[in-house]
Amino acid sequence: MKPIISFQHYGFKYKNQSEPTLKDITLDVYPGEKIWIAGPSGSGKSTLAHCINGLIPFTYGGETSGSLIVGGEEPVNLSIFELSRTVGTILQDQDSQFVGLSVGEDVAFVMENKALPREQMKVDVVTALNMVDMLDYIEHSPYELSGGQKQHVSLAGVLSTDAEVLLFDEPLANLDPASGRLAMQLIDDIHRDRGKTIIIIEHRVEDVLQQPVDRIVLMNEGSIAVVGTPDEILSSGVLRQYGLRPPLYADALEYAGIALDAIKGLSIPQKLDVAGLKDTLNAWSERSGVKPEGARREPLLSAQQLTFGYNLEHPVVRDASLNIGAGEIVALLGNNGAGKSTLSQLITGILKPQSGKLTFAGEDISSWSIRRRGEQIGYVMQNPNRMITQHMISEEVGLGLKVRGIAASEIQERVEQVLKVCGLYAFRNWPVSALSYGQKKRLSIAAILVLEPKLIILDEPTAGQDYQHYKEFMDFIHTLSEQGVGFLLITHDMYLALEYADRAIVLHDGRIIAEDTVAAVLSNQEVTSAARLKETSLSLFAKANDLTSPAQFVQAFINEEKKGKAHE
Ligand SMILES: Nc1ncnc2c1ncn2[C@@H]1O[C@H](COP(=O)(O)OP(=O)(O)OP(=O)(O)O)[C@@H](O)[C@H]1O
Ligand SMILES: Nc1ncnc2c1ncn2[C@@H]1O[C@H](COP(=O)(O)OP(=O)(O)OP(=O)(O)O)[C@@H](O)[C@H]1O
Repeated sequence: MKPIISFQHYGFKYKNQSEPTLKDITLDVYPGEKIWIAGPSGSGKSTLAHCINGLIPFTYGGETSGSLIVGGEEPVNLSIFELSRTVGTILQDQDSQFVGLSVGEDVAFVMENKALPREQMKVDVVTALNMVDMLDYIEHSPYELSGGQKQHVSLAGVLSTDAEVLLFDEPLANLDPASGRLAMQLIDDIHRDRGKTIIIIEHRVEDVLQQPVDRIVLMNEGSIAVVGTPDEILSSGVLRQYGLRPPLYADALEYAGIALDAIKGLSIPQKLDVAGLKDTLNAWSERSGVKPEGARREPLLSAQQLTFGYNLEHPVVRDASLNIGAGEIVALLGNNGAGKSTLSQLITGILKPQSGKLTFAGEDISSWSIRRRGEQIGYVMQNPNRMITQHMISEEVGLGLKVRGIAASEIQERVEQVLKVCGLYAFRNWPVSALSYGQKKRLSIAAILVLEPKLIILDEPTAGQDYQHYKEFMDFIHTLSEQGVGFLLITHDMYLALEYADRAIVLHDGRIIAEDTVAAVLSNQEVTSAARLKETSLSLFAKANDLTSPAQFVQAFINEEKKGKAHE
């Protein structure tokens, strides 16, 4: 069989870079294969994707070496339009992908590549939106959608193209866990039913492995480091080395003193057979799974019965009351469109509640300006491209300090320190445009951290981050919390919540439907299904293997992780 994509000793250097970003890439992808590309942030995954879909060289110029064939042709000999007949893409930054005035038009636009008759197109748009549960939004403007809803619409667009190759750059980043599962399922259905070739770039190991993958390609520093099947890669233990987090149940097995290379079929927690090891696992969870006591905290932010609607008939935040204490990390969980970003904007003052009250350290802040609130409450939005305004990296981080009249020497010192913490120091003299998405995300966080607010709202802080940066960053957040900074973490990553949050607040349809420890919230079936959350692989594994107490097994894992943090 002839490969549909063939890289031979391929290299690429962006025109404004001195070193090549891709080096000596040799990879054949065959029709009907499902490939998962992973690797550290900045390793060149999106660049590789851009070479396949033609954004390189059409949008991003530079020099290539070696050869690349896509669908039997060299991309440079085609127009980007011709190439889009072979390769359909979902980009990392969806905001840049919308062209139509309404959701329906947008999906239709993708289909126009197929030049379908109008009537047929209408039917197809409806079918595609229905598949991703977004039909109700067909007339809405893409700019009125929540982050996850935009992601659903992009998926609908790509799923309905005729392209033979579908390329997904972080398709799960903004999706709630249930939608993430649905997305992986849809991708898999299309892969099997229509024989499409699928290429997925993702950091979320467990989420990708919910469906079978043929090969994993691990990239590092612009080259291909390892290629293998999921089982091969998981049992070889190389994931961490390439910026990926191993599945939690695999870590739990190691904590319990079990060697992974002896275990077969590691990629599916429900099928993994550990019959002979049950006693070891039970003993470990009993020993390590003691539930810790909650600490008492000084109240920082208090919201009482906030209500807000973009239009008056339909409030999207209803009667929401919550407290965040100094030094507390609170996870705000909930389905796409539940109202999480809207609630954050009420807290930061970008939006004004129709009713309700907000106090900060006991003081009513309703009359505070956005600027004054910003000194106490930092807000990092989901999409970094919406936050970044400056051309150079250190200017971006220093801007807030400059506006506040801080002396240049102090600005430089604080900026450098924050850049170090955020793993961006090496790039301090770079233009923002040369950063990868994950790097930009860290930049937008750095620009807030430098202002030293007392409460920080982080919307999907780790989306698009590789594991090493995720861990470094979250450990840093943890340290700040020990110094008294409060955090509201909006996340669809249940593991992030589980490991780092003291407490979870669950929002559904604008209302707070649960407030408890994360482990407790995630084991409450009613809450998880309403808010489209997900049982962790730890409890799936514990149940499938009939361990004595799945809850204790989960707690044992959390305790071990926290112990690990305390040692570092
Ligand atoms: N438009 C650009 N101009 C110049 N250099 C770029 C550009 N985009 C990316 N780069 C360079 O290529 C490197 C790899 O970026 P790329 O987006 O391919 O990484 P990635 O592996 O997809 O990272 P992430 O997981 O953070 O999205 C960056 O560190 C940067 O040096
Ligand atoms: N500017 C706007 N105009 C009108 N409606 C909006 C606007 N922004 C958001 N909405 C609607 O308000 C609801 C809540 O959106 P919000 O962005 O707060 O959700 P979210 O919980 O943050 O979702 P996600 O997890 O997908 O980011 C959604 O139904 C959305 O369509």
